[in-house]
Amino acid sequence: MFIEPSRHREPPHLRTGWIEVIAGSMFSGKTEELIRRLNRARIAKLNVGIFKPSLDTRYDVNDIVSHNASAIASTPVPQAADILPLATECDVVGIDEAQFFDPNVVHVCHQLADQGKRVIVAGLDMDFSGKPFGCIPQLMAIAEFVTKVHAICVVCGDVAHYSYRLVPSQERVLLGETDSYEARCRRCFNLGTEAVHREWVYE
Ligand SMILES: Nc1ncnc2c1ncn2[C@@H]1O[C@H](COP(=O)(O)OP(=O)(O)O)[C@@H](O)[C@H]1O
Ligand SMILES: Cc1cn([C@H]2C[C@H](O)[C@@H](COP(=O)(O)O)O2)c(=O)[nH]c1=O
Ligand SMILES: [Zn+2]
Repeated sequence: MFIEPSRHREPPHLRTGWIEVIAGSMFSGKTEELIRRLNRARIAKLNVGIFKPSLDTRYDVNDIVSHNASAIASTPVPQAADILPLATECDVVGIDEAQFFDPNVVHVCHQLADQGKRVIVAGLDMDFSGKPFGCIPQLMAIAEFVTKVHAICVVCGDVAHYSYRLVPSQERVLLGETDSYEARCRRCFNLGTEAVHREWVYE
C-alpha cells in the first residue's frame, strides 16, 4: 500500500511538491485509491482540491464516483490549465480521469508540484486497443511515485491490465462501464481482439 511522505509540515518556503500517478485498466481501483489518499490528506487537515475533465459525466457531473459507488466531490474543468487558478490555496491536488485532459496537463502537474503541492493523478494507462492513453505515460515518466493497480479478468479470474471494449466503436473516447467494457488479462484480451468467441475458446 502506498504510504505518503509527510513533508507538508515543513514551512511553505521549504516545501517540495511532488507528483503521484495511479494508473491501470478500468475496474482496477484507481478511483478508490485516489479517494483513499485524498481522504487521508483531509484527515491531516490539508487543503485538498479535486478536479476532473468536464467531459467525464459518466456517473455524476460533479462527483468522482468509483465502480463501487464510493464518491468524493470534485470540480469539473474543460482544460488542464483551468486547474491552476482554482488550486492556488491547495496543499494537495487530486485529478481523476487524467487521460482525457489535453497534453498541457503534464506542464500543469509540474507547475503545481513546483509550487510545493502534492499532486495525485489517476488515469487509464492504455486505451481499449492496448495503446498508451494520452498524457498518462508521460505523467508516469515524470512522477516521483507511480502505482500500477490491477483488476480481475472477468473471463478467467487472472490479474487483468487491459480494458476490453464490448461494443464495435473504434472511437478512442467512449464513456461507459460494464455495459461497454470488461477487465481482461493478456491472454483473454488477445483472444478477444482476434474476435474468437468466448464460449468455444473456454469450453
Ligand atoms: N473485474 C473487476 N476487477 C476488480 N474490481 C472490479 C471488477 N469489476 C468491478 N469491480 C469493482 O470496481 C471497484 C474499483 O472501482 P474503481 O476504483 O472505480 O476502478 P477504476 O477507477 O480503476 O475504474 C472494485 O472495488 C470492485 O468493486
Ligand atoms: C478503455 C477506454 C475507456 N474509456 C472510458 C470509459 C470510462 O468512461 C473511462 C474510464 O473510467 P475508469 O474510471 O478507468 O473505469 O474511460 C474510453 O473513453 N476509451 C477507452 O479506450
Ligand atoms: Zn483472462
